[in-house]
Amino acid sequence: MEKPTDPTAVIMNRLQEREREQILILSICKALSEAETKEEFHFVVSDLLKEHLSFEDFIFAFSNEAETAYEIFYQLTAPKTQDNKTYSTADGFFDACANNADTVIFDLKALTERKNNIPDYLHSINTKGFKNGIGICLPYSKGSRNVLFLFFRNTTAFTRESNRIIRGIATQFSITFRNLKMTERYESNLAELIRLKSTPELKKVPVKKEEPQGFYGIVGKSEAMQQVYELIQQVAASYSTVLIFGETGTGKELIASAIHQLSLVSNEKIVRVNCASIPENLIESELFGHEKGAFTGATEVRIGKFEQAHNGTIFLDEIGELPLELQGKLLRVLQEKEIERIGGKNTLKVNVRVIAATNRLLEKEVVEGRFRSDLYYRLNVFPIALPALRDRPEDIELLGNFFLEKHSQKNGKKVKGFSKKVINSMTAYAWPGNVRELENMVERGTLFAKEEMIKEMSFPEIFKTESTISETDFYIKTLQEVEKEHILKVVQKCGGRISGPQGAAVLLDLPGTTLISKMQKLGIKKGHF
Ligand SMILES: Nc1ncnc2c1ncn2[C@@H]1O[C@H](COP(=O)(O)OP(=O)(O)OP(=O)(O)O)[C@@H](O)[C@H]1O
Repeated sequence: MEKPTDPTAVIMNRLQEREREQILILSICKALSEAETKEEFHFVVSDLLKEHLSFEDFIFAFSNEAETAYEIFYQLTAPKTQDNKTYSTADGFFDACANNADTVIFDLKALTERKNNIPDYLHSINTKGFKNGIGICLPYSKGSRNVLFLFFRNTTAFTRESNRIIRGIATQFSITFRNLKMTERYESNLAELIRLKSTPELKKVPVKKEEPQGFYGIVGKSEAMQQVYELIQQVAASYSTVLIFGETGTGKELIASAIHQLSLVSNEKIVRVNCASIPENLIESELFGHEKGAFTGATEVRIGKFEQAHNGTIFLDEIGELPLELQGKLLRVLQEKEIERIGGKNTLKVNVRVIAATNRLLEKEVVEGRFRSDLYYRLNVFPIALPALRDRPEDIELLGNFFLEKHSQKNGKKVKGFSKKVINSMTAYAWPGNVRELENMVERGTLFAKEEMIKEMSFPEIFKTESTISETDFYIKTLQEVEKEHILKVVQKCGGRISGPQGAAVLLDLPGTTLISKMQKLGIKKGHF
């Protein structure tokens, strides 16, 4: 096209050219700002930039400010190369450009002939026949020195207009480079996190040696307890549902807590629900929550225990007491990992590890129709049976001393041990209330102790094993004591239940409320049975 000679037309022509340039610069900046991956960056360079700047190769190099080496972040003719190779910043090439505010133009052929220590990538570019190049130092970006190199087949390809365009987009280059580096770092951290979480050896939790305070607060060195610790360690790091069986007071809650502490969600919550202590009509709302106005009295939204335990652990204690109707709902939650608040229209996803515990024989409950077999199988994925205290007599003295120290400290006493006679009686006693009963007895003994040793401890006669009831142990009991022992025995027989069809009150032919007040009068507490 013929160039205008009229001065006004020349100026108008230049202004239009500049306007076109500005539009191009803006569109390149926009494309660069939208590049979220190296592939997208590659498309901006190979399509948009190459078309307007006519280069044959394009290199983006960077070095951290304090470092004496630089790396190539991107090269048009080798976009996939990411070998983290470094080059000296003092190679007479990078530094020449990085320390110059102007665009540096160089003759590649002459450069490769003159210097033999120039970086290898320049040699390979030279062999492709690209004659000359330019280097531009980009604006500083958070401690990173960035240099852009463009290589051309002939010397006339890089024009003043090209230079203006490159200068116009230079800042955006540095910003895009920083964003891409941050994304790379984020993705590599994420990949490392996923790898750590899914590597079986790393999932394995180191075996914790027994310390004075026991295994995560559980005291006991017997073979039976060692097996329990082993099971805890095996299952803790998985997401498996655990079902803990054991008589009352054997420490089921402690086991659940140890599993949670050793799990991958130990920094999340463990939410405990005692299925026996919540009135039947409130259990559903307790577990799954309710919406405002869902039923009379529902004046506020209630977040259920499952929602509270999201991403953590839920401990369903005394699961055997869960009413049949709710067993079906619980099963659905376990299968679908979704809950619905009462009165709610939406289902909510919950990611919860379930640990359940019971002192009932669930198989028997299933046979007798009180527990759904499908729920039983769903819960019984990894059963842990806790031994009764009488079945691990070697732990009794250890536990006794542990509680003695605990309660002596708590009550400001200086009791240091038990007499041999008390140890013998403790070891021989049947402990129907297991560790809880032992703890209560020791606490009482500590409170009443007048010397440094506990020399006397009276055990309910009814639970003494035959061999230990010697002639000398016999003494006349008061009627109150007999009544207390009898009630304890019946309550124990009923698995701790007072009211209801299987409760002790029915067997004793008493109204539940009368039995409860009698027990209070006689000083019978939950810990005794
Ligand atoms: N091995 C143990 N080491 C230390 N303390 C224990 C041990 N076992 C139980 N205890 C203590 O005994 C008490 C009863 O334990 P826990 O509540 O865990 O028993 P449980 O089996 O869940 O009883 P329940 O079936 O009646 O709910 C708690 O105070 C607990 O800390």
